[in-house]
Amino acid sequence: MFDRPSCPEAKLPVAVITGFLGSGKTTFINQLLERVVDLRVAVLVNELGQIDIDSQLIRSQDKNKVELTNGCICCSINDSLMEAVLGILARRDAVDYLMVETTGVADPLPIMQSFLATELWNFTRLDAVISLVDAETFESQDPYQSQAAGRQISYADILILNKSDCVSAARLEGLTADLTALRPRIRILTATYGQVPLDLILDVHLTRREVLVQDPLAVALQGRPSSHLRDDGFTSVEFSSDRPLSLRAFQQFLEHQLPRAVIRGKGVLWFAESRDRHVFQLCGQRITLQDDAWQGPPKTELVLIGRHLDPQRLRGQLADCLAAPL
Ligand SMILES: Nc1nc2c(ncn2[C@@H]2O[C@H](COP(=O)(O)OP(=O)(O)OP(=O)(O)O)[C@@H](O)[C@H]2O)c(=O)[nH]1
Repeated sequence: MFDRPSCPEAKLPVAVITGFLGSGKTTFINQLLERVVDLRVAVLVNELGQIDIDSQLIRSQDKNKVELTNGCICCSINDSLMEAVLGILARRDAVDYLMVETTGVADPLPIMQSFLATELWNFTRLDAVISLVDAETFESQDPYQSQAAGRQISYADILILNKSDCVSAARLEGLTADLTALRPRIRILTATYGQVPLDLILDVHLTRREVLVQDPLAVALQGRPSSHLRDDGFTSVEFSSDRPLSLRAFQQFLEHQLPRAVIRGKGVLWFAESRDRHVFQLCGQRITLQDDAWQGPPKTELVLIGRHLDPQRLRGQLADCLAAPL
C-alpha cells in the first residue's frame, strides 16, 4: 500500500519504466495501479508501431490516466514525449505521479535527458529509472545483442529481476550475481509478475541529474537523436483485420511459418470459433493466450517484433489465416 503524501510536491514525480521486449513492464504497471491507494497515477505508454496493444492491456482505473505516444519516444528527441507530459502537467492538480512505460527497445538515456535537461526539469522530478529484466531470457554477456538493452541496465536506478517463477533458484542466483557485478551499487529486486514492495520503488529519489554531465556517453549523446533502432535492427510488423482468424490456420502459422527472428508478439485476436477476446503474448519461445470478454466490436490486432523481419511476407501469411467469409 502506498498513500498519497499529505503535502504534494510542486514538481510532478516521474518514474521511467524500461526493460527489454516482454520483460514485464505492462504487468508491473498493472499490479502497481491495483495496489496504490489514494495516489493518482498517470501512465504514459509508448508503443513502437502504430497499433496500441498496451493501452488495451493496461487496466487503468478512473483515477489513472493513460496517454499514448506512437513511435519510439527516445528516438525523436522527444517531441511527442514532451507534448504528452505537458498535457499531463496541464492537469497537475489531478495527478500525483507519472509512470512512463518505454518500448522494449528504447534507449532510456534520451528519455532521461528529456526530464533532466529540458524545460521539463522545471516541472517534473525524475524519481527513478526502473528496469525490468526477464529472468527467463536475459543473458548478461551481451544482453539481446542490443545497445538499447545494455543501456536499460546501465542507466537503471532499480533493476527488477522478473519472472522468477520461470527459472530455477540456481539460475536466479546466478543472474542476481551477474547483475550485481554489472551494477554493484544499485537496488536489485526479485519479482514474479512485477510484484515488489511499493515503498522500494515509489518516491525513492534515486535518479541523479549529475549522470548527464558525469557520464561520457550521456555527454556525447546530448541533444542527438538515438540511432539504436537502426543499430539494433529491430522491425515491428503490425497486422489488423475486422474479420476473424481461423484458429486452426493461426496455429499452423505459429507452428510452421513464424520466423525464429520474431522475439516478441502481442495482440488481441478474434477467432471465428470463439466469442471471447484472446490476448496473445509471445516472449521468446513462450506463447500464451488468455481469454476475456470484448469491450467493443471484435477485431484482430497483432504486433510482431524481431530483427530484420519481412513485413510483406508476414502480413500475407497472417491474411491467409483469416477465416473464409460466411
Ligand atoms: N510466468 C510469468 N509471466 C510473466 C511475468 N511477468 C510478466 N509475464 C508475462 O510476460 C508477458 C509479457 O509481459 P508484459 O508485461 O506485456 O511485458 P512488456 O515488458 O510490457 O512487453 P513489451 O511492452 O512488449 O516490451 C505477458 O504474457 C505476461 O503475462 C512473471 O513474473 N511470470
